[in-house]
Amino acid sequence: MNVLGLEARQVDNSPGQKPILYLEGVSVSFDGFKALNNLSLYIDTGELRCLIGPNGAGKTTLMDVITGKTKPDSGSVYFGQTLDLLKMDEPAIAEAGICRKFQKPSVFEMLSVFENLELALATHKGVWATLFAKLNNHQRERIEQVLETIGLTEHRSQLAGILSHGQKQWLEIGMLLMQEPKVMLVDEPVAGMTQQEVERTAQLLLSLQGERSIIVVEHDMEFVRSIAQHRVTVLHEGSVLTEGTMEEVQNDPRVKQVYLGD
Ligand SMILES: Nc1ncnc2c1ncn2[C@@H]1O[C@H](COP(=O)(O)OP(=O)(O)OP(=O)(O)O)[C@@H](O)[C@H]1O
Repeated sequence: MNVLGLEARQVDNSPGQKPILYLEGVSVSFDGFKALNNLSLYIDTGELRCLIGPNGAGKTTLMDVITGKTKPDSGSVYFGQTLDLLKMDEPAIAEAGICRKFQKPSVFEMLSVFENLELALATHKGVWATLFAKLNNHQRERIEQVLETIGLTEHRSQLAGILSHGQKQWLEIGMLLMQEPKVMLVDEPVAGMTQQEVERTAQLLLSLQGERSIIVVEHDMEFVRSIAQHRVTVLHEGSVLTEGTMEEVQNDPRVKQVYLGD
């Protein structure tokens, strides 16, 4: 158990685990410049994968391809065994269960923590209709569960605007969880957090693996070390430079040369 009262889930890393995301030979060019260059990446079901690499390596572009914001010039991108993401637009990909958390927290500051989670339940009703609609038992329980997962049960009635930066980030992760995503893409979650918030965020993400597949893009190597129990992928110049455990990656001379230094 950790300070959030969560148990970090063990992931089945056994061979034969089916990938939930397949990217093969993906290239993206901007005015002739290859932001992604014949990139292949496979993410297993339930895996927590860290994606690291120097500025400009293509991490954001890769996330944009997975969520449908950017369509590649070539390559294939599959979700599960059958869903061809290149044939789907952004809303359809989100609907299928791939969600993204951007670096800056984006919560409704004038609403309470509970109301923010309530709104995240919203499908097509709109803000006010959702807030005035009566929650059913299942929805209420789901909000309670998520409040507990993100460690904000005691802050449920507080306005989101007065939460700390870390708490806002956890609330936003909670809002994504309300939609029960299968894959979560999380961009630099600990930028600007205190040390204690960084540790809590690590525990939160570790508690979600197994149930969800998560890709975390992060430059904070101490944080990456604390959550990388499986494979870390290093991107460089639009391709996968190497993949391995954190230890393997850190000791790889090519990684030292282009990213981590000596
Ligand atoms: N819309 C665009 N038009 C032109 N060039 C772009 C565009 N988006 C990205 N690039 C270029 O593609 C390369 C990869 O960018 P990307 O943002 O994916 O890198 P990154 O690994 O996320 O970097 P950082 O760690 O700084 O966020 C960079 O050289 C960037 O300048």
